[in-house]
Amino acid sequence: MTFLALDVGNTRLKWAQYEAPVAGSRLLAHGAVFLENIDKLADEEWDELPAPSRILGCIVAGDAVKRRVIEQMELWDVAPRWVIPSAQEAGVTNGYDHPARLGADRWVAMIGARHRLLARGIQKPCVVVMVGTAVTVEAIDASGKFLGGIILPGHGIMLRALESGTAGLHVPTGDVRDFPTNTSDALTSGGTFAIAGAVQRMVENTTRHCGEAPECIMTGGAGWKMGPSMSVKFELVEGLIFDGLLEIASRRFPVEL
Ligand SMILES: Nc1ncnc2c1ncn2[C@@H]1O[C@H](COP(=O)(O)OP(=O)(O)O)[C@@H](O)[C@H]1O
Ligand SMILES: CC(C)(COP(=O)(O)O)[C@@H](O)C(=O)NCCC(=O)O
Ligand SMILES: [K+]
Repeated sequence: MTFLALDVGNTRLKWAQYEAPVAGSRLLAHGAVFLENIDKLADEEWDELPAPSRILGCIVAGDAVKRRVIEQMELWDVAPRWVIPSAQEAGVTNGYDHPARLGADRWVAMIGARHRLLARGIQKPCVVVMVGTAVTVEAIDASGKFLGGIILPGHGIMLRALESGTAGLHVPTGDVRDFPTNTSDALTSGGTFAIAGAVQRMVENTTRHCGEAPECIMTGGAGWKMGPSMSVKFELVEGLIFDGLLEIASRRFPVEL
């Protein structure tokens, strides 16, 4: 009863195959491809994969990408299911004005983060940071209610926006410096501090609202880039979305062992 979990973002498709759709299940294989390479999955990475008996994914890329992903899965005789954020799932309550309009990746990451803490006996507020194409920073209170979150551009979008909106900012990537003294370092540090500062602000908002400092969990393809520049204590969890998908799958797919 293997389980394939998918996370399709605006830059890359990430996948992971588990022994079963059960939280804590053994990871059998995993991979990531840029969206332009999706069409090769069935012939390459997925070619040798044992056919999954269940597939659950979250997708925030557009319909054209979704169709291309579904096409690659025709290799197996199983209909993929996709997470649609609802008012409540797996112990997390959705505070969004229109719950289904919340990005599915944000919802799944929050469910993953909540259960990660609960598994350690921690029932505290939590700030969930995802550093992908865009950056999202969510606040969850100690009861598991999603209070709200922010969306800001990721590193790449920030740089491209500055490049295209100005004449003098076409420079190579620089380093993060406290006091940048050249254009490359100024841009790289600016983007990094924008993200670090946004997280710090959300931690402050959450502390004030909840009367208790939150745990902070960070994930996403570019999460590692932020590590050295963060001003709040955080934990980097690479597979947070997959943890969330496993939690949801455990509740949706009764296991026939
Ligand atoms: N192998 C890589 N090569 C280049 N950039 C990468 C790589 N892995 C992650 N990144 C960075 O992470 C971002 C994509 O992260 P990811 O979590 O896959 O985003 P999304 O979920 O939006 O598709 C890119 O914008 C890039 O900055
Ligand atoms: C904010 C996002 C663009 C993040 O996408 P990503 O960086 O993971 O590719 C995505 O979660 C999304 O399209 N959300 C829908 C709008 C919302 O969450 O309010
Ligand atoms: K993502």
